[in-house]
Amino acid sequence: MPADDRHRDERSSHHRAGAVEHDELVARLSQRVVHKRRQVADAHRRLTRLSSELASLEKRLADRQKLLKRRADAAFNWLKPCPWDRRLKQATDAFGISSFRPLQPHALNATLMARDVFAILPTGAGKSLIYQLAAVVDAGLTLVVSPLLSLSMDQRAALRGYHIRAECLHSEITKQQQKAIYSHFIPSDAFAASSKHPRKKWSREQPWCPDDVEPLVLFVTPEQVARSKRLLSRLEILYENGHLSRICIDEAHCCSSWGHDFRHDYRKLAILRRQCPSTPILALTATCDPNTVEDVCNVLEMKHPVIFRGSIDRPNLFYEVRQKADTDKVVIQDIASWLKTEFKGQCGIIYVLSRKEAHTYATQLAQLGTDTDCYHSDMDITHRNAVHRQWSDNKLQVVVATIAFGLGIDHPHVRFIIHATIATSLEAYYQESGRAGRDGLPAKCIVLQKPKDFARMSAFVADKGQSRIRKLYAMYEYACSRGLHSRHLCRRQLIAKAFGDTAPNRTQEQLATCCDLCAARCGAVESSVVSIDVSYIARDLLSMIELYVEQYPDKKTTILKFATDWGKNSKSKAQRSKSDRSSMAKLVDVNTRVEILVQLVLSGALQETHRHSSYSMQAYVTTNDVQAALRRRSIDVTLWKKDAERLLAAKSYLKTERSDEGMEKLPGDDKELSMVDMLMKKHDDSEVVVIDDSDESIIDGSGTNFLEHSGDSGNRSPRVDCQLDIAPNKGKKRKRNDLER
Ligand SMILES: Nc1ncnc2c1ncn2[C@@H]1O[C@H](COP(=O)(O)OP(=O)(O)OP(=O)(O)O)[C@@H](O)[C@H]1O
Repeated sequence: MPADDRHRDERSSHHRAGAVEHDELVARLSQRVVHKRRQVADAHRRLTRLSSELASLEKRLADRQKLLKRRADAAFNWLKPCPWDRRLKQATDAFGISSFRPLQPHALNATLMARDVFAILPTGAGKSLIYQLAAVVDAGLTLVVSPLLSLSMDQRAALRGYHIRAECLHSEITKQQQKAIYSHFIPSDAFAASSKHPRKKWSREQPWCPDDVEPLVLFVTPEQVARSKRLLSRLEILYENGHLSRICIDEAHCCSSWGHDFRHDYRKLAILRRQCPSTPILALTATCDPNTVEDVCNVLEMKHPVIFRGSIDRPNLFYEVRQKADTDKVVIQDIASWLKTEFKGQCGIIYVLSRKEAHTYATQLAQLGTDTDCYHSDMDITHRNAVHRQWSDNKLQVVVATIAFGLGIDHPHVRFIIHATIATSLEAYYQESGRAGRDGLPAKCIVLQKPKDFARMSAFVADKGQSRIRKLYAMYEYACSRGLHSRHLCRRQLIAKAFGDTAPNRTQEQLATCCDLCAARCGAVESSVVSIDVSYIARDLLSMIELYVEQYPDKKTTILKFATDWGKNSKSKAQRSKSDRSSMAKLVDVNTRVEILVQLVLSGALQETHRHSSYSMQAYVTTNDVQAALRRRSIDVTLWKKDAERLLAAKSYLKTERSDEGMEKLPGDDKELSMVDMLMKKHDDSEVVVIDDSDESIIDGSGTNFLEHSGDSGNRSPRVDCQLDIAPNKGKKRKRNDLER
């Protein structure tokens, strides 16, 4: 072999050996990489698991610590002697307060101890007095964030009456006025620079501010806090120098989107806590359920707040629901006649849903000879203030208003509040009706209810989320007295339940002044509603809707359309004569049908869906748990007594008209349907359960919470096949044969 070839061979075998070695090395390295990757992935998985375990442990620890702190707060004696007692006594004397109302001194001492405090006290309980007295005891500046200018102005006037300097900083004052407020209340240097008083905690022997610093109260709107850098920087200077005594957040429920009065700028108030971390926060509201309380505390970044929850019960208020006429004209006539008789010479508020309604109602009521004016947010501020002032001075009997006339209305002698349309939630209703009877004397809170308002209200709140729909349903259950068969159904209890509270038990005599349902139960008045079994109509309506949804899954129909079209063009396949249903339809008015459908929505047999049409939100109805409803032995709904009587008369009429031979037995016919029996229908209340889940860490005076639920009887009864009575679009009429099964 030539030398060249040998060299080449040697080189190539050397090369091959090198390549094999290289390959082995690469393979080994790849293996190690795979191994390491696996190890990293494992470690990563472990780390993720451990992190989530750590997070859950941390949350449990925080929850536990929170609970322990709240328990300690609950056990703490808030009324023990405190260093500021003498000063407080001087202040109460100056204010002319002879005794405190429930939980006022507790909240007052807690905030003076520099604790964050959340006081949830009923409407008219005197929440403002807590910060007013605290402002006098602590001196320096008390900042009050209040949602309404009119409310702030009233409070300012009250404080000035006690010779306390108070101001409202808002966008409608002149530059000069603003300058004066800044230089006196929140100066950039002045007394701030001269102060050598660091903040002291609750064990302090002296007030935070030196004695020569006068108490000042500054009212601001949440919008101002969110937008004014100048305000924040000045507050920071005051804080640094120990002159910012307290931050009060009035109507604190506005912080939470779960509350009924959410305001975006309230969510930005945490900036105050971040800029002034050790200034105590005092949050005040009348309406907050336990979830909303937690949300508000988080939004405001309150540190281990002491929560004082008073019983929300207002014993002097009588809650009542009256039937609302079908047209506005008759509703207005009804109200006018009440104003001239039942409420003659008494001061009150009529709440309506829209600005247009406020105007119409007020004008027509005035034409009918009543002393009425309107109040809504479209009116200019001067006109609004004039109406408010006239009413407060008893120069005007009634204000017809939208909810713009609500927060902060503090007229002591309001004798009645009429809601011409149901409120959007029980919380909102409590707040609005709470304007009545603030002098402690009896007052009436009346809701006018008609079933057609339900869909309107549902479309109205749908934009604000599902939780608002649930709250509206609770309000409607209140208004339609659903669950009337329960011995415990009481409007006061339903309101208390919305706040996770219970209303105190009442003696037999007190029942007459509790609510219309309790008054009827104890025989003081005649009941205006009855709970009756409407299965023979409800099953028919449900089957019709079920069939409709099956045949037109993409079409949307409203409750009103189903109610109106029920019985039209009826042709029976299930041996039900056509005339049978149409006769029934003639005898059962549309309002009653709507009421039955609405209560089927509330019971879960049907459900609402909401869609935007070209102009507004629309509420449609579709099936949900129809089969469960069809299986029930009876389908009970609460109806106005007159409607129930008409319904039963219709049924008796049909029974006598029908020959028994060859006729299908209507479901529910096996029961005796004598009118008296139906109207006096007695139900046991075994489904009412009492669950004691009271949170002992919240300081309150009320007892246990209770939940009420009703169960399905589970009794099977056959589904009623029926003919589809309606077509989705009247314009494009489908062939009836297409619709028949
Ligand atoms: N301890 C008290 N003794 C006598 N009057 C009081 C006492 N506390 C408060 N008041 C008066 O009760 C009225 C209602 O008080 P306030 O406006 O503070 O109620 P509120 O709890 O803020 O109600 P709302 O939540 O409805 O605004 C006021 O006129 C106030 O002066």
